[in-house]
Amino acid sequence: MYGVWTPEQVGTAEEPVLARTPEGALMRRAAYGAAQVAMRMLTERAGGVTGRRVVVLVGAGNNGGDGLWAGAYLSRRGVRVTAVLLSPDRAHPAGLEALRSWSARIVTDPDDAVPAVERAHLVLDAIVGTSARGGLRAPAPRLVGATEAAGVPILAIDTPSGVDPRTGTVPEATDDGPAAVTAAETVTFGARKPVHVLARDRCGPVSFVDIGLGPELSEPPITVLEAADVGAAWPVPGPGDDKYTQGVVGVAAGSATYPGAAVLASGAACLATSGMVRYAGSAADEVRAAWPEVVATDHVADAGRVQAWAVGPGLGTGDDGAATLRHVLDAGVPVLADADAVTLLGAHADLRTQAARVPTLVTPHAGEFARLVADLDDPPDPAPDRVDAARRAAAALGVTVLLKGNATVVAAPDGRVLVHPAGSSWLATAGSGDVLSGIAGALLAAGLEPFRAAGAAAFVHARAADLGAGTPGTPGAPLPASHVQAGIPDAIRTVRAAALTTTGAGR
Ligand SMILES: NC(=O)C1=CN([C@@H]2O[C@H](COP(=O)(O)OP(=O)(O)OC[C@H]3O[C@@H](n4cnc5c(N)ncnc54)[C@H](O)[C@@H]3O)[C@@H](O)[C@H]2O)[C@@H](O)CC1
Ligand SMILES: Nc1ncnc2c1ncn2[C@@H]1O[C@H](COP(=O)(O)OP(=O)(O)O)[C@@H](O)[C@H]1O
Ligand SMILES: [K+]
Repeated sequence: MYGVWTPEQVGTAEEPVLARTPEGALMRRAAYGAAQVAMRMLTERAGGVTGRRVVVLVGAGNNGGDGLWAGAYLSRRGVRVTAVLLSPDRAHPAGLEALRSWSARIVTDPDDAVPAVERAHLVLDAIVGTSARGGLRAPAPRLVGATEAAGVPILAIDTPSGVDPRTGTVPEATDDGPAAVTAAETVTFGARKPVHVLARDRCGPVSFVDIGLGPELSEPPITVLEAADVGAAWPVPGPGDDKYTQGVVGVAAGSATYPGAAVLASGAACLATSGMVRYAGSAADEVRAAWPEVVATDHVADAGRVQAWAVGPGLGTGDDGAATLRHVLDAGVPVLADADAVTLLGAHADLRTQAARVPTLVTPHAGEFARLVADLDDPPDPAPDRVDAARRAAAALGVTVLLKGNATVVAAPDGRVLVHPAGSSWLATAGSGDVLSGIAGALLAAGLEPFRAAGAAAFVHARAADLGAGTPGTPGAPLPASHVQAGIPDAIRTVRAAALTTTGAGR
């Protein structure tokens, strides 16, 4: 598990460290770490370091200072560095002096900068860091556009410039060029910031450089689970267990129109935990045919006892669906509400009141989220800030909210937030949400609290897609939701293996 801190919190943590270290020491530590990453990238991508060409795009603040110092360290190692000063009057004085002492080339005219970035082996984005507001400003869009058009990789210093460091929001491109950097890699300092987990596609792999802020950092507002955390939490049977003691999950899903949702959710539940899966609904025949181990009935009232319900996929939003949801919310056990159950909660205040009385996990995609919160005063909007929107919805509704997307955001009613940044986008396929429902429902039945169940389910779901799409490190190929489902056992094996081989300490 690791934490993510806001730029304001990082700034607060920096103050005492800045006060007790020599002037500029923190920046030099950061820049030295950035130069190490740059040299590794040059070695991997350009076959070496000495004589390779690096352009540093230098903005007005300390982020630009990091870039100038990194350029100085690279010059010292024989790299041919060109610094492009985007705000020549405000370039960090000490960084500029350091770079000048190595006779690096310094450019201020964008017309001279374009050919330089086009010929570079690597471009360092030191345009703006944690103080960024809004998209890139001229002339940066032109230079970033020329870099991308030439296929030159960009290493983002601290954050990919133009992307909101707090929310990961990316402004629209303009006629001048991209409004934000898309980095091949990012190197960050002191603490990871929200952008690193909310806009993974803009950051690329993120390297972390420790500059000694650790003891000064407060409780992180966002945490990210790692494989070992998920593996350690995954329920497995012990010698004293039988099929009932591990928690029986009930799946209430599917309809005449959507029997597949029931099959995907029930099968995922079978694969996620040991024990027993019950199914109740009109797709009982289809579920039995695909998963003979499921105990299936036509109605929730006949389903028998369960320790949690997963309700909603393919259920329908009419009276029958509402009656099913009402029944499972009345059972007094934890409930996972997905898909049509989310829409029903948005439409019926009495169901929302019921949901708040039991441990409930609601798993909307963006459209369902809008319906879920439509009746609230001042409905939260994920468009500017997905973490804030999920947190506010969870608090207002008294349920745990898992907001789907490339970065899955999980918010508990008490304010805790987890983010799971997906390693790929293969999950953007019909029915994959039904698979997530089955996994999360099974974990609730096994006794995980909704917040943990949601985080662990999102992790294994995304891992199952990545493994099913192909060998890690190779390009991969699309996979349907039934193959995501089939990848659940391998995904669980990898997280359990990670738990056995790491203590998880210090992360
Ligand atoms: N305080 C320190 O000693 C340390 C700071 N560090 C670096 O300092 C950075 C933060 O530095 P600053 O607070 O000086 O601010 P930045 O360097 O992030 O931004 C500087 C200025 O750029 C302008 N700006 C804002 N949005 C912009 C946009 N979209 N396009 C172009 N310009 C824009 C603003 O005038 C802003 O004040 C971190 O991201 C990190 O890279 C690191 O060196 C670690 C140590
Ligand atoms: N671009 C993406 N990258 C990674 N994961 C994604 C992406 N788009 C969707 N997902 C994930 O795929 C699943 C889709 O769920 P959902 O929208 O409910 O689909 P369905 O209703 O077809 O089952 C969610 O877990 C979501 O987080
Ligand atoms: K940057």
